[in-house]
Amino acid sequence: MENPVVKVEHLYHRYSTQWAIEDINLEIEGAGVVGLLGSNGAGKSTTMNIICGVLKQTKGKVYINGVDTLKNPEVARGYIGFLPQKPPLYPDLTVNEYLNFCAEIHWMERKSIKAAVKRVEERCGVYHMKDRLLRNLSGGYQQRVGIAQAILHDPKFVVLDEPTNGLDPNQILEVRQLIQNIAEDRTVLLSTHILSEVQAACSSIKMIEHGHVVFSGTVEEFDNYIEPNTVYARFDLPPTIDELVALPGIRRAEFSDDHGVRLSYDGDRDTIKNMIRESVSRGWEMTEVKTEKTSMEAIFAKLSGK
Ligand SMILES: Nc1ncnc2c1ncn2[C@@H]1O[C@H](COP(=O)(O)OP(=O)(O)OP(=O)(O)O)[C@@H](O)[C@H]1O
Repeated sequence: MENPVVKVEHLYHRYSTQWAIEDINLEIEGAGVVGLLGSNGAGKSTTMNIICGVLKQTKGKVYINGVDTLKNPEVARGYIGFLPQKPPLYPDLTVNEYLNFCAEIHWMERKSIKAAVKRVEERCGVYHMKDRLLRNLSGGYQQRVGIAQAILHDPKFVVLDEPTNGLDPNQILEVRQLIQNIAEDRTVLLSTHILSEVQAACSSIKMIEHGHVVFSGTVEEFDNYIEPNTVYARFDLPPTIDELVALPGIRRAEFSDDHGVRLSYDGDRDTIKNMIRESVSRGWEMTEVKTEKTSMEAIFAKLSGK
């Protein structure tokens, strides 16, 4: 059986006296974008730095493609591309010079470098900028170059730390598209604390809070993690708020316009079925009822215990 791209087992890290992460267990397989979510100080960077071999764990194991990062760090690192939050760009180099320099740092074979640099420049849409100084590129193009250096040695696994941070809305869309593109044939772990980013770009989520994994699943599972317990209902002949809250299981009700009511209920589907029956028998003429999804922000707050 093929090894997972990343396997993290019982990972702990302590900075002086404080545990930053405790008993992190993760397994990531297949191509696509995995979002690593968590609020500030949750332990994302610590986990990513250990996975990428930049920081040595206090205890626990990390395997990249089955290779133990402590036993064979060079081999493991060869499978990883990393774009830290602050891209390590040298402003006085041109795009071409910089990528050639990165290829040497990756110990790429000399004869393969020219073609590899051209390949990533084209893939990341910076080929036409190849002779420009990095200092003269926009933030979006600098980030593209950062992504280009991360995939230069064609790694199976790429880690991007908050890659759209500080970009304008158009640049964000372009960089997201690029991330989706490079994730077609590799696994991308994207760290962010922006929930809309996860919705837009990721297929699955790992969430870390207080140094522990608190969620692991698909975006849809994350979205539905908390039972939606708000419904919106429209009536042609609406009842009063008192009539609605007198129904079993309805906790709160308020008009959002003349005919529409937002209701908070106990989460039991029978409560809604009963309200529909009451509407028919009392002639409220319900024309619409729909469950309102819990917002990602609410889920995030619930999972992070805030
Ligand atoms: N070098 C360090 N020395 C001491 N404590 C640290 C160090 N780096 C991080 N920490 C602490 O470890 C915990 C986890 O930090 P980490 O940077 O991994 O979180 P994060 O989720 O990446 O947060 P952010 O999004 O703010 O970067 C925090 O409590 C942080 O204060």
